[in-house]
Amino acid sequence: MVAKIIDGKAVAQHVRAQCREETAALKARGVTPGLAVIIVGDNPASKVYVANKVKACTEVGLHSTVYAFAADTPDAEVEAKILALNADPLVHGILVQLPLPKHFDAKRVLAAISVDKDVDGFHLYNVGALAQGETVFPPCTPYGVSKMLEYENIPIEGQNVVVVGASNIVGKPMAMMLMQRDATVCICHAKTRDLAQFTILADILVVAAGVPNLILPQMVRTGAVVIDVGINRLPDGRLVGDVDFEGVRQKASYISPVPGGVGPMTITMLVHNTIQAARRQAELAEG
Ligand SMILES: Nc1nc2c(c(=O)[nH]1)N[C@@H](CN(C=O)c1ccc(C(=O)N[C@@H](CCC(=O)O)C(=O)O)cc1)CN2
Ligand SMILES: [Mg+2]
Repeated sequence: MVAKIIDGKAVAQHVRAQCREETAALKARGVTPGLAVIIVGDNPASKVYVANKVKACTEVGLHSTVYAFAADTPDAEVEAKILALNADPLVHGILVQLPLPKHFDAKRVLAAISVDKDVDGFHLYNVGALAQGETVFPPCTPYGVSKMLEYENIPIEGQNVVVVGASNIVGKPMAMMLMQRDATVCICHAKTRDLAQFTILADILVVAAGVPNLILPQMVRTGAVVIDVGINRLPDGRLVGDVDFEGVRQKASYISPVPGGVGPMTITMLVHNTIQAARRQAELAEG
């Protein structure tokens, strides 16, 4: 069996076309969805992601503004900017690019974002809402994964799902979203003892551990769906995921590549969430 490659760029284009239509409809009602992006410090990868977020907003017709702070900015200054953006009616979504420099209390900074504008879905309220199945803004990367599965008509109900990696940004919300869809979910870590005994049971394997070549063909059930969320820069400059792509491709039924898999979906779902935030806020204002 050779897997079908899930083309994240194609799925992203499909979702972005819907986003363009929704944005046009909102603009016709006098509302231009607006995103505010906060970036602190000089992390080169973060700068690229922020630039790509702005580009995606422009392409779809959203308004966006970036607020860049030096790495040694006091937490209180960043929080004060967030409070001002919370009160700005032209801003419907706010995000703080992660990771923040080490001295920041990231949880506290994220908690300053209004839950109605928390388009990354990282505020504790929205994390709790997700745990209760009442998600308003699903976190962008796992939301992107679920859109990719939907696009390929891959069933979730009753499936064995193994998520490798339990980060707040990907692994934990991914597990909660798929559990909500009646999958049987197991969460593992890169350090799980005999990881293969768990991964081999997966109908759907989602890997977000940040370890190149963590998942080898012998760890994957024939016909499994394999979603690679890892982003690792090798010493030779190549970007790879967590999965031995060429090897696992010979066994899986579907596989997502890196680059060009989940990554493009992350930014697309951010645009989608910002449009939903604008629509909700417009509906509230219209009464
Ligand atoms: N506030 C947030 N911070 C971070 C998030 C997030 O969702 N919100 N996720 C990641 C970074 N990220 C977006 O912010 C992100 C990562 C990767 C990609 C992407 O398109 N990857 C491409 C490859 C890009 C490259 O060449 O480096 C791909 O996989 O094809 C988009 C967004 C952590 N921080
Ligand atoms: Mg991501």
